This record gives sequence, structure tokens and C-alpha cells, in this order.
Amino acid sequence: MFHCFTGVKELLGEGFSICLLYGKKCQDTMYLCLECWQPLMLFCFWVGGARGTDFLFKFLVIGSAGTGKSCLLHQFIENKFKQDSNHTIGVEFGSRVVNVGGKTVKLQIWDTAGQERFRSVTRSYYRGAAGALLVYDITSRETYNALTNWLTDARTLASPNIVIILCGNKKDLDADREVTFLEASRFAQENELMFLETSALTGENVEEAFLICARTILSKIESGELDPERMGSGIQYGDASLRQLRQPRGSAAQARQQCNC
Ligand SMILES: Nc1nc2c(ncn2[C@@H]2O[C@H](COP(=O)(O)OP(=O)(O)OP(=O)(O)O)[C@@H](O)[C@H]2O)c(=O)[nH]1
Repeated sequence: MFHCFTGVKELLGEGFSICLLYGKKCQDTMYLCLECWQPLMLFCFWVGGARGTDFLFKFLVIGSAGTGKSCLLHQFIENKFKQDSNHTIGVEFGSRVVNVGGKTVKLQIWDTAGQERFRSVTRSYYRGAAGALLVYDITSRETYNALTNWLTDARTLASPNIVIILCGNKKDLDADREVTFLEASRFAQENELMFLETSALTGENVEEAFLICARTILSKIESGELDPERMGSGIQYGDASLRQLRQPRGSAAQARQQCNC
């Protein structure tokens, strides 16, 4: 579902979506098509360009309600704490271009509602995600106990190869801690997850969580473990890397030799 039609992208520029039923531009901040009022991913295609970047990665932020997912995204995008954060209705969206391993990567991040009543809507956004932040609240054992369910959803609905970083959020509330660092790191190890404790309030480890996840995806692309060309990989080549990749190795040099100019 997650496509970017080059022709359309050129026409509309960055950050638009198109309703496949009505062929109209959608209001991307509402994540609903203004014509048919369907969630974006069901009938509309996001046409967020990856112009000037090497890659575009689709990321999810998942976990129980109140763990701080929206605040983590806000801290990462805006570099400040989101005061008076309300429960997310359905999904929210943010993007940021980062530099990892010498590549320019656009992270397209979907912040999903943690409340049970939105599960069926949020699940439709999992498909084709390359990376995810799986968030629990270190002061709430309940949110930690729910991790297995979130993880199963991510691996079955997004991709078994999805790169996940476990984030124990609200690190600043250490006095109220209900989950130790050690037990969470064991859980992470057993489930092949990376792990960090974060604070959306102070900003500690927030940038790191997103960047580590992106860097791991990039390494897997470079090692051949992840194939960006595979349908639903959650990865798109940006125009900067497309130009290099479409030329087989050495062909640029060959072309220069053959050319008399
Ligand atoms: N002390 C502290 N509070 C936080 C932190 N992150 C979020 N909060 C608070 O936790 C509450 C929930 O934060 P949200 O970001 O809305 O939680 P959410 O996971 O997006 O919740 P849903 O949208 O319902 O899934 C808010 O009152 C935030 O102010 C943090 O790192 N430290």
C-alpha cells in the first residue's frame, strides 16, 4: 500500500496524499480523505517525497496508551516536550530527515493510538513498516506486560524482519519505577530487540532510539539482509540513491572511458 508514484510526486511536491477513489488531494494532517472520509492508508496513497534523500523508511511507534508515544515523536521532531498530550485518535504522522552512516534518510513516522478501541484502525497502518519503537512506561508494569502482544502484532502485521527498538519511557520518573532495567533488557535480548530507556520529558535517548533503529535498517540494506525493492519492505530509495543504484557498479567509469568529451 505504501507507494510513491514518481509522476504524481513530481506533480504535487512533498507531503500530499491522493485518494484512490476520487483522485483528489487529501488533508494529510487529518489522516482522512476529505472526499471519502476513509483512513488514508485504505484508500489513499501518501505521496511524501524523498527528494534529495537516499532513502525513506516507514517507522511505527507502538505500545500501550499513556506510555508517551506521541511525546517521544514530538520530542524527536520538534525537539521539545509536548505539554498536555491527549490520547491519540487513530494515528498521527510526523517526518524528519536524518543523517545516518553517511546517508540522508527521511523517516516517515506513524504514531499509533494505544487504546484498545483503535486497534483495528491502527493495525491497518502496520503494513510495510521497516522499523518500530515499541514503547512501555517504566512506571507501569501493565504496559510492560502488554509488550508481547504488541510485538506479535508488529511481526505478523508489519513484517517478520521489522527492526524494533524497545523503549522504556519516562526514565525521569525513576522513583516510581515498576520495571527494572535488567528485566527489560533480558526481555529485549530474548526477543531480539534493541533496548533503551528514554525520557520524552528531558529528551534523553530519544534521538538515539530513532537513529539506532535507522542505522540498523541501513546496515541490513548494505549487508543484503533487507531488500528495499521487495514489496512492503517499508523502504523506498530516495532520488539521490536511485541515480547511483540504477547504474551498475563501474558503469559510470566505463561510460566516462567510452565518452570522448
Ligand atoms: N514524566 C514523564 N511524563 C511523560 C513522558 N512521556 C510522556 N509523558 C506523559 O505521559 C502522558 C501520556 O503521554 P502520550 O505521549 O500522550 O502517550 P501515548 O502513548 O501517545 O498515549 P496514546 O495516544 O493514548 O496511545 C502525558 O501526560 C505525558 O505528559 C516522559 O518521558 N516523562
